[in-house]
Amino acid sequence: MREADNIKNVANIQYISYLGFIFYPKSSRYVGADWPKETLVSVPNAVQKVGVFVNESTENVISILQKYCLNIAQLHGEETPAQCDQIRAAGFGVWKAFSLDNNFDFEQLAAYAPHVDCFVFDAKGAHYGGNGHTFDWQVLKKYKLNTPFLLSGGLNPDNFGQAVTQAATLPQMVGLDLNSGFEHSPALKNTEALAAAFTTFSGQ
Ligand SMILES: O=C(O)c1ccccc1N[C@@H]1O[C@H](COP(=O)(O)O)[C@@H](O)[C@H]1O
Repeated sequence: MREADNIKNVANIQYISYLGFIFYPKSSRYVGADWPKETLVSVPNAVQKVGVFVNESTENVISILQKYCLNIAQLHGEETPAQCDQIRAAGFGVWKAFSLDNNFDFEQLAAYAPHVDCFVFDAKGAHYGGNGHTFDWQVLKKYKLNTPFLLSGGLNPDNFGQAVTQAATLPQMVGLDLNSGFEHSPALKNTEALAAAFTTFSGQ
């Protein structure tokens, strides 16, 4: 998200725990170089703010997190466990995203597990994120670590219920990462679609 009113409206939807802001200049959701930090004043303290980065220097990640008073860095590139540690040492949470397909090597996650708070399991695609398509969630049965993860990649109003059902079978799955499938246009969330999906969720 990018616009103050849209951010405020989404933040006030029940069940929203985190809001994400893209600090990757090549993304159509990029907040921009001179994004005013006042844009975030209406976000309640109960809702944590996540900065999304792709292969940004550790120094820049920390500086942006500090500038916008964000809580967590979501890293979508080839960031190392050492970088994750450095960001955590600066006082921030770290979510490391991985792009999954049926051939994903779950062994590689062990090196990251001690250095992150959560994994984000996204679908492999042409871009680092925001591809708008899913992966075969059955592959998640191969995940054996205790580190929690968010299910990501192509979630939309049509598959939201099925994604919620997945959580019941995967104890480490702690949330859903909703992005392009719940937008009017890049960076502008569809608050009605979000609210409707959560109404369904609360009924289960
Ligand atoms: O959304 C983007 O443009 C983006 C660009 C670069 C890295 C991450 C990005 N978004 C993240 O991608 C996943 C999946 O998004 P989608 O549901 O497939 O659209 C999600 O974690 C977004 O935060």
